[in-house]
Amino acid sequence: MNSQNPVIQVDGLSRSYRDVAALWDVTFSLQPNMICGLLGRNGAGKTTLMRMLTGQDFPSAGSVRLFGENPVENSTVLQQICFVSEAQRYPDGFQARHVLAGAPWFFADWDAAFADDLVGKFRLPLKRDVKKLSRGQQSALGVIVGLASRASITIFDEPYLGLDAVARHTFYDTLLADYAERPRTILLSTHLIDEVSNLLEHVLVLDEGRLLLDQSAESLRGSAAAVAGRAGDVDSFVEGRQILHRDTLGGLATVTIAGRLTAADHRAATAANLEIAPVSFQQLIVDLSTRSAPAPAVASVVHE
Ligand SMILES: Nc1ncnc2c1ncn2[C@@H]1O[C@H](COP(=O)(O)OP(=O)(O)OP(=O)(O)O)[C@@H](O)[C@H]1O
Repeated sequence: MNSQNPVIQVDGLSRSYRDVAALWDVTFSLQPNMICGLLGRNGAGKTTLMRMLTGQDFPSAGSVRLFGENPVENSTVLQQICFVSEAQRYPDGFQARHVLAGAPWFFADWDAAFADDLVGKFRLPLKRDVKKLSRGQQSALGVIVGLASRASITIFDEPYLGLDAVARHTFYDTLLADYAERPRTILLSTHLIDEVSNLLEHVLVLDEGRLLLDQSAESLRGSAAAVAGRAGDVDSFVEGRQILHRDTLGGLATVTIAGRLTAADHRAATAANLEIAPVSFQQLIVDLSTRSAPAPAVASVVHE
């Protein structure tokens, strides 16, 4: 991570809807030019956070700053942001080509040639009403707008809905290649964690409105290991370590432990006939999410 001013600064952010604490006391900052994953189970608060980052919703408490400013009704900030969301609606009769033709009005760095190239890659029919596009074609349209906007902060809220495997990988590959040439800040919410894990430089995990993890992807990789073997041997090996997850089958056990293993640990595991395997991003997030504390009572959320 570099030491520039953060492009996104969130402090003590809470958002409640009646009796639901959708976000609770969330604080983090993102430096410019990174691809960050926003992960978490259904209802964790990802969309709520993205809506507040893009000035579409208001905090119950705390603050959001983009480029040091409040994004709400702030055209200077908003023209540097692209938010790709499934909830995006277009007027009746609007065709995909109209969306792309209007995009330069919203995005100062819009690249029409890049958009045309992407239309070919995703086989997007341009002269069809957006409302008549298939689920995957609508997602492709969002992805094209997000990529070709080249916005300084580009936010994708589950951009893959309905996209087939080929189209998803086209998205990932294109994002990575374009980002390498034109670094910017990309925030990507997804449930397909392992699919995007190689893309991510930073990871934010929300669970029941709380920020569970704010960590570089590099430090997260290898921050846990799965130890498998005879249950008694496994239990001896993991004694005193932080256990994230435990599975047993007959006399065998697989235990996920937090922390990096040393060369001596590996030697000890081999001597005890234990197998050590890395833990996938997805498994790690699942283990962390299932261990987390319940959400706070909403009554304690402060209203402005
Ligand atoms: N307008 C609203 N009124 C009431 N509750 C809401 C509203 N918007 C969101 N919520 C609630 O806030 C919580 C967070 O919702 P949010 O859409 O942010 O989750 P999410 O992490 O994006 O979930 P998913 O992965 O399922 O899309 C959920 O419990 C949701 O039901």
